[in-house]
Amino acid sequence: MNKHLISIIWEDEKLILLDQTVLPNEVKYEAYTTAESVWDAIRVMKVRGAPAIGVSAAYGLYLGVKNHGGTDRAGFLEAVKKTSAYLATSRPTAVNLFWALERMERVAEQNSGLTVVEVKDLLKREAEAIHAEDEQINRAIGENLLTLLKDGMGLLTHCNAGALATAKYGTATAPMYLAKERGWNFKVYSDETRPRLQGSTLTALELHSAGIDVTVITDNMAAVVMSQGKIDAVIVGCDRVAANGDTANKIGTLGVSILAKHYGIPFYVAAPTPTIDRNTPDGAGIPIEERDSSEVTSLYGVQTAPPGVKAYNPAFDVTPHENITAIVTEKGIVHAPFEQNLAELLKGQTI
Ligand SMILES: CSC[C@H]1O[C@H](OP(=O)(O)O)[C@H](O)[C@@H]1O
Repeated sequence: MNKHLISIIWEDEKLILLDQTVLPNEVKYEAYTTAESVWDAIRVMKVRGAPAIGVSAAYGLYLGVKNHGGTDRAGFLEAVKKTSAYLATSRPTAVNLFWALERMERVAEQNSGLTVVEVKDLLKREAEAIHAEDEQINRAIGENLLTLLKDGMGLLTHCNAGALATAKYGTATAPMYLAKERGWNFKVYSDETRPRLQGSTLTALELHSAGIDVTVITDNMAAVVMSQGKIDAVIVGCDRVAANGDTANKIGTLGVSILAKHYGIPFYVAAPTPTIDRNTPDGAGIPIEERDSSEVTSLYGVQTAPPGVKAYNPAFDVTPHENITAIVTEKGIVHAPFEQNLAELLKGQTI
């Protein structure tokens, strides 16, 4: 794990974020002290990745209410809910954003008998807990994924479900770091992942920095590397898993899943349980973010399509559960029938 590529740092009442829009060419950390600036960092993807978005939003909510004046409990709770609702508008697909905000709101609601000062402290501790738990969740996902992998494998991943998308380890990359620690010999093929190129700018950066054998491929090369027998398993992250196992992830994941199915290659989704949305029955209910068309028609400010031409830019797509071999969580490995087995896995879990 590369110590200098930590995505999120909480220090001296400041949220310090690694600006992921300038990687791999620049390592720049920025300090955030307001909900508005955290909202913007999420929106423009300075911080991105479902778990990292959730952790950042939790701190953003605390930062947004820590200076709330007065001792009126009802007024403070109103401010918490208002700030939460505001941060919830930053991006629509990653359910971790809403999960983290709801968890923070519950702390304020369930402790409304305490003083405003005491609830503010509880909110800070809850954000810190969400942050710390994410690390543990990811390591457990890595251990569970390792039981499905073998030394000497070729792995393909899409986008960045790495340490940079989380507090540490990543989800899809967690087994890669653990395998490296245990001396396994394996290769990773990282789809560059148009249009924002997270697979080359982020995944390749963090894996290469960790001494892992990673090869960047363009998205349209996934088929040929599979046809050449280079890939023994596909591991991707997720932004929202519906109750039936349909999974939203970075645009292009659906295509990779279809290719994997065609070539008989196992397709694993690394899924922290906070990314499983029991309130959404299937993939049709997952809101898919559409981003500005300029992300498709230009690259780093260079126009790559004729000016004025239209471009379609959904940031995610939905992989049907039929294309998924297993959904690997920190609580265990879930196989089909996903609806029944996910419900069993999460039985008794309140949030
Ligand atoms: C650990 S899951 C990260 C997940 O989020 C990414 O999307 P974005 O970079 O737009 O936040 C991608 O879908 C990853 O799989």
